[in-house]
Amino acid sequence: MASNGNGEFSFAGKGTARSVLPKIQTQKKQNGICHDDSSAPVKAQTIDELHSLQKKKSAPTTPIKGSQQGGFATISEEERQKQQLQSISASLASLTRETGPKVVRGDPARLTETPKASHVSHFHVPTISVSDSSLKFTHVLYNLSPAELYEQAIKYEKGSFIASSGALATLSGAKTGRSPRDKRVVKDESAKDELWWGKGSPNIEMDEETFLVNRERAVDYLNSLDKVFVNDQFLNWDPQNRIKVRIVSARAYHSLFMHNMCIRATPEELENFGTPDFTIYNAGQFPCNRYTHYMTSSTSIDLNLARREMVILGTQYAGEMKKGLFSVMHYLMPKRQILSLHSGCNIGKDGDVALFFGLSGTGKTTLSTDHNRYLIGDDEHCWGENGVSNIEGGCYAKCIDLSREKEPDIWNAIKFGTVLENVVFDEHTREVDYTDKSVTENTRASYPIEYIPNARIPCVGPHPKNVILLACDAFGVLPPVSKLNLAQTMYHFISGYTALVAGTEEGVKEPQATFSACFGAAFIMLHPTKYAAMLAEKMQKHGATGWLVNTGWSGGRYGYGNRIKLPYTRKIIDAIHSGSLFKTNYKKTEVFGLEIPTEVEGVPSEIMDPINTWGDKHAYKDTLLKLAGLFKNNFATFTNYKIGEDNKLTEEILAAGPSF
Ligand SMILES: Nc1ncnc2c1ncn2[C@@H]1O[C@H](COP(=O)(O)OP(=O)(O)OP(=O)(O)O)[C@@H](O)[C@H]1O
Ligand SMILES: O=C([O-])CC(=O)C(=O)O
Ligand SMILES: [Ca+2]
Ligand SMILES: [Mn+2]
Repeated sequence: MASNGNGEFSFAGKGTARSVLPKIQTQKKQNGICHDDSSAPVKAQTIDELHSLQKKKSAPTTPIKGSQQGGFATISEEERQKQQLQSISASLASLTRETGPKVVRGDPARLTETPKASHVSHFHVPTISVSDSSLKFTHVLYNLSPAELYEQAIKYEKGSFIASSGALATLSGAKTGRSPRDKRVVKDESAKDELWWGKGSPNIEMDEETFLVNRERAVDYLNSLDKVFVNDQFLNWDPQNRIKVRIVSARAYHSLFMHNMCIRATPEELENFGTPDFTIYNAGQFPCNRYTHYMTSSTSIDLNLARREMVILGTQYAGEMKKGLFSVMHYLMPKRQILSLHSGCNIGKDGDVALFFGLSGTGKTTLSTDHNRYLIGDDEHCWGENGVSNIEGGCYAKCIDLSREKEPDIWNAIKFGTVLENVVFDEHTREVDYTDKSVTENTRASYPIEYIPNARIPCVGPHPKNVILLACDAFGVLPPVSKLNLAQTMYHFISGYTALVAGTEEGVKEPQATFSACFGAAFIMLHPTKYAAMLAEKMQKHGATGWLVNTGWSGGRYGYGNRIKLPYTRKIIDAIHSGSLFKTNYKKTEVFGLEIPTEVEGVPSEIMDPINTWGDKHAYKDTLLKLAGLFKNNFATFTNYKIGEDNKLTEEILAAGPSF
């Protein structure tokens, strides 16, 4: 062993005598002074000072403009921050005390930012302090970056880990899916007439007073915390119909989820954000009080359109915020003659837009994320005068059984910044096992849309050419693809059918048919026929073609057949996009009267008509009739409604259902 002159040691050839150990000399001496290394010393006298150097303040990206007076008046950075804190304080105001809480920016864990009443710029109208809460500060973590939110989550939220991909793995708590039966909507004078109430409606009423009770509960809970997260963001990529939303939450997980799912504001846009159009109070860790009127469980998701507010109590499932805002859009947009849709959307190289409707788990995200096309969005869209626009800034993909081979773009989107909900991973390698359902089957990944390499930004497009209705038919009797006329498209849109299997683990069970009007009854605010009429009018005007695609079973129902292979479904979708399905031959099925192509490139022809894939033809016919009966029963509720201006379309739609 010998020094190589750089203070390192190396073994010199074999023959080196090792009897006398060389004197260890780690440093090269210069002028008799020993140096640690050759770089310049740090510019800090103490370790605290060194740490304070680590983080530098971001430079303002634009000169500060006056926002309130509409132009030339310039306000100082300090003044702007004060206005922002005033706005947040007002958002968090108790309804029984006139003022909002004392709010201060920054992490309470950071000693340097501990407020001292004398010098901290906080907003507080001086009143006589009558409660402990008016003496304390609420720290506001305002629009933190993903990196900062990671740190908050990992430090303070049990169940938060960095997966090997770099994604943030989190647990959503006891609720791993939405709770539609706990949704409440304030039925005031205008909501009474405007909204859809009663049988089949997702809008379960509550009164204004009860809303305020729950709001107070949520706000008091949030104000009692050391810190809250505030996200100020946008919905809708159509600049003329953009909505400003504020999300106040208690968990970094919630803040990062919404950071990913809503449209992220630029620093310039944030400077002029002003008052939000809609505010969510997410106090999900705290239950509602079951003694409160209208409460049937300890979970409550309450929407008040007049106050432009939503309160969440008793569920930490982040999807409630996403879909709560979607409900709001289902109210606001139709008022502006814009149709809101539970659909995915993509656009081809030639500018052809396709919409993908379907209930949860039918393939909106999987099939709209297509390496050969540009992704406009995976779940929520608007169709207006100028075409389509995504409502969101991110995607929310199902992860169960996710594979790199079948869904490469989604797989690759799971990286730093992505929230991974309720997945199971190796405790040492942090490698996620996507097949593991131990926590839930509804494992999810939430990522910003730009994580998909061919995302179309801004997320807008021209009028759709194809409208694809997805159904995962676990009965195995719907054809893999059928071409629909307008009346059939409307019939299936209003029906909103899918069939999944309840409790997959406990062996073979009867498929459960679900009918959800407009493929999203849980989110619509007006009667389904309002949306249906708008869709019919738009499809007619822009010449869009409807398709029904079964992403479910083939060769027998669940337990006998198999789910149609994803590569086949992709080939079918390719053929719709390319226009080749317009040129092929069709035949009509019995009972449902569906036009099915006799061949599709890359798909075995015998599977195009489901009867061919069933061994037992009698069982096929029985199952087909059973499903047709379920459709008929479901549609009975809609037979008394008129769709559009004249009654002609209504009659055609009624006639477009199964006949047997
Ligand atoms: N033939 C198929 N077509 C589409 N998806 C399939 C097919 N076979 C299996 N799958 C799986 O079905 C699931 C479809 O889920 P996806 O996330 O696309 O649902 P979604 O319609 O976006 O629902 P949500 O509204 O709840 O987000 C994926 O896990 C996908 O891998
Ligand atoms: O909202 C959710 O939790 C997931 C989703 O997209 C849906 O159910 O349509
Ligand atoms: Ca989805
Ligand atoms: Mn959805």
